[in-house]
Amino acid sequence: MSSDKNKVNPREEIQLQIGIIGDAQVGKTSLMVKYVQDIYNKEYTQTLGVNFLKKRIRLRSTDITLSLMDLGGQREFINMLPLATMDSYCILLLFDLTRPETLKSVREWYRQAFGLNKNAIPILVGTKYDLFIELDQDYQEEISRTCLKYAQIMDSPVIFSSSAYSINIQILFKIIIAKIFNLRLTISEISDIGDPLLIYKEFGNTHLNGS
Ligand SMILES: Nc1nc2c(ncn2[C@@H]2O[C@H](COP(=O)(O)OP(=O)(O)OP(=O)(O)O)[C@@H](O)[C@H]2O)c(=O)[nH]1
Repeated sequence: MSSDKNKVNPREEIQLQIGIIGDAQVGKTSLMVKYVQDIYNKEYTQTLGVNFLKKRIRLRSTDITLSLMDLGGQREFINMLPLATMDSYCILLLFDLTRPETLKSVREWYRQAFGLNKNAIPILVGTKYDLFIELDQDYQEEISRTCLKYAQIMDSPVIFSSSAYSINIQILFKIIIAKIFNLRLTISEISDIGDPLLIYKEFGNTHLNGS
């Protein structure tokens, strides 16, 4: 007879789905592949429908499997939006920092996605920060201010990232986990215009999954 000492404690296992949406070529697949496989590819391959990748992480005594669902940004795939969002705990709304029209589109992506799933935590992610910092200061200021406005309206953290240069990729997923499990993070925020914005403390705290 085995003693209690020898008993193996079953680890708790959790599956969490995260949806990644936004216009075509904003860098959704690149972000997902960079995070999961630490690979960045300069070549563009259009996502047809939905791509998905899994990543296992450990949080204290819990094994978490993140299922990342990346929806092709062409409008023809909009019928697959429920697959990418309905069971998601967090929905990443991506736009390309160098194409303001992709930020404008976030409003419509938000409306449609959160019409399907009100409980998810939204996170606004500006991509291609490496190209954005080459653009003029006035443009950077305008985009940053517009993002903060959207963040307030959507109650969403804002993060500027670059998959090409690994900027704010790991941190983004730390913030996602912290928001889902309502954990405190000590990572400093970045709010100066021209820097890769990282504003998460005051936003994304009131959604049901995060409570
Ligand atoms: N400079 C730069 N280019 C990037 C970055 N992230 C993605 N790209 C490029 O942008 C293009 C589009 O990237 P994807 O990740 O395929 O974009 P997507 O949003 O998945 O596109 P769809 O499949 O059309 O929805 C590719 O050529 C990428 O290499 C980045 O951080 N910096």
